[in-house]
Amino acid sequence: MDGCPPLLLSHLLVNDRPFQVTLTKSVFSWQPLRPRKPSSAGGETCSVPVPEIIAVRETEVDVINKECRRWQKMPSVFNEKMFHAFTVHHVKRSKEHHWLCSEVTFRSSDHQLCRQWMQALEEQLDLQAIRPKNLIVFINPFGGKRLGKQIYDEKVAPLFQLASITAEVIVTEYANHARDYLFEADLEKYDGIVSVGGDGMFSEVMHGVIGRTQKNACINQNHPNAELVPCDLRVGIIPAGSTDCICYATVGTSDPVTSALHIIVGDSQPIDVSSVHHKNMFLKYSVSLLGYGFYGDTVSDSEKNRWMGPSRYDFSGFKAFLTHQCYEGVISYLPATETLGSPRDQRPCTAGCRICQHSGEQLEASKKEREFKLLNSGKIKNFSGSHEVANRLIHALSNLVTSTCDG
Ligand SMILES: Nc1ncnc2c1ncn2[C@@H]1O[C@H](COP(=O)(O)OP(=O)(O)OP(=O)(O)O)[C@@H](O)[C@H]1O
Repeated sequence: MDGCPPLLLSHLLVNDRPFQVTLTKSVFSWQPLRPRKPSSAGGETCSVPVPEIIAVRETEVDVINKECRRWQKMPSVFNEKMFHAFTVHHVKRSKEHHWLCSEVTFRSSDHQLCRQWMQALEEQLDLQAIRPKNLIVFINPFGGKRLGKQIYDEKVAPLFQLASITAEVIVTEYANHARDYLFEADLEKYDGIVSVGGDGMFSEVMHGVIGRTQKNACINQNHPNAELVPCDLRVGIIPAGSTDCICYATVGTSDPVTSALHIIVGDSQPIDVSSVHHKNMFLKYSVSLLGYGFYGDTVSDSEKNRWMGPSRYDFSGFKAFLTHQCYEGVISYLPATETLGSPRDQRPCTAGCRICQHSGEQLEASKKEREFKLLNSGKIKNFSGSHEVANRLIHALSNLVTSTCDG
């Protein structure tokens, strides 16, 4: 138990066994009234943090079948003819950062009790203010193994539907379609943007959303020292590309279902964005890496061999390796003065850097600031904050992912 007083506590059936089911503000749990073995009581208790409940639905019970097959086995307290049921869909954490959508059905002969439970759970879900309700989804049909549309339709759309998320889907027709769309569209009605594709597709969406925000704020992106305006919209990534490095770095795995569930529960992971300028001309924003030399040659050559799919990187990398070319360069960088970083894995780096030393305080402060903004705005923007650090222009080549801690 989490120490909070129960909002609701009842005896309900799960798979024809009586369970004590409890809902508090933070945890939903169920434990058998009569454990199979007395020693297994704790092991049979299941609990789900309320923020990880995806949906609750009324469920039809096949009374006749149940009556024929199970009547004898039912405890006397549940010996009623009519049963009512509801199903709770929730996140189930699996190995290696994978998330699955699991479900459990609760039954009772008391219809009113079932309704009370559904209402209490729905009320708690309504309080999850950071969850998105309206999304715009861009699918690159040519990313990776060209499965973007299929991945979205089969693995992601059903979960969004279950979580009552409305999604406007755009299958891109040409490169930079998503970026151009984001420059013109009315983005006010969306709580977030979803990119279905790889790192290139994410980059396209990121350029669209950052560029649009600067355009609205009349910020000149060509100026290397311009202070960028943070974007309100967050970007979700459904991995359907060749490398999916940003998805991997932010979610911990490249699995469409895991990503969809993170989007549904309103998770966020801020990432640093660097911009690259050449002679007072803005060139690109970069999140994971920017290639020069061997990697630059590999990536630019691999673009010519896109028809090969993901193996184009191996082919072009091997070609670049065989050229034995030497590359020269000077990297200069400005250390950040503010330590706005938030490693969330609870594992401080061994270098003893400022970010790791102060990450707990910063996380707390930025969480409070965000909650304050949400409350004050009067409307909840579910995907805000992903680019809160985009206003730091770093005038150099760098490889910056927030979860690293070199600042
Ligand atoms: N309809 C389209 N036709 C052609 N190109 C597109 C289309 N939609 C998007 N693109 C471009 O395709 C490029 C590559 O897409 P994406 O990143 O999804 O796949 P990938 O290159 O296979 O994966 P990764 O970037 O992870 O290696 C992006 O730069 C994007 O701008």
